[in-house]
Amino acid sequence: MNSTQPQNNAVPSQQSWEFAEDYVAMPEAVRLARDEATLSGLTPISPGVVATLTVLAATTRAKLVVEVGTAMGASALALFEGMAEGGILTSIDPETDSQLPARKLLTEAGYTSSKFRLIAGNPLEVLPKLNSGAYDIVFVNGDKLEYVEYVANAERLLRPGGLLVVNDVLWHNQVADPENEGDEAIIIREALQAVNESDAYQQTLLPIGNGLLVAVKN
Ligand SMILES: C[S@@+](CC[C@H](N)C(=O)[O-])C[C@H]1O[C@@H](n2cnc3c(N)ncnc32)[C@H](O)[C@@H]1O
Repeated sequence: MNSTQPQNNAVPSQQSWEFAEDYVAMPEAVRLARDEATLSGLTPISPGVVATLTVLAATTRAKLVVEVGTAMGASALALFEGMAEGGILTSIDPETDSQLPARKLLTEAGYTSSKFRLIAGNPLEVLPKLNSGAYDIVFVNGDKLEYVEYVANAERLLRPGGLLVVNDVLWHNQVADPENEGDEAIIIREALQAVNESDAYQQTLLPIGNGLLVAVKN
């Protein structure tokens, strides 16, 4: 026998992490939206987050989804891949410049305008106007400095059994580093703490992409 005994506490190597990120083939429409976002200087969701959003939407048979941070529509398309027939996605972003290409890419991918609402506005003004207890998923991927407020809004919007999904919660390794006092790291820690201390959720923090918090509302 020349096999080495795996250690239970071994952390994934960079190679394993990249293998997991790229494990699921990405739909062509999502690839296009990611490429467009990158060309425009925006950071789209990672391939691993694409696959995870699709699985989460399918698991909850999501019909009503709200997201903060449209960019070119990569996450919207990933969510649609898993959402139930007839599902409707509301996506909020203050930047109209990216919502126009996002609309085009969603339409080209076969989603008619009746299936999505792209709201060009400040999420902190739009979120309070959405219906309470109506949403299967709230996906947060907007301005990191507003994460605490997005998370606070999400608890009201989600139905029991609905999912709060927050992207970038490890923010370039800054959040886990107690020495890091950057604004984003501090605010993201506050948002994580609010969910952690709330009785409203069961949660997990997945180390995919830049970190993905998934919390199911009780
Ligand atoms: C990381 S990108 C979103 C990526 C997108 N979900 C995707 O999959 O490609 C962040 C988005 O937040 C938007 N944003 C910028 N400032 C914002 C603000 N003050 N409030 C909310 N969103 C903002 C940007 O326009 C951008 O589209």
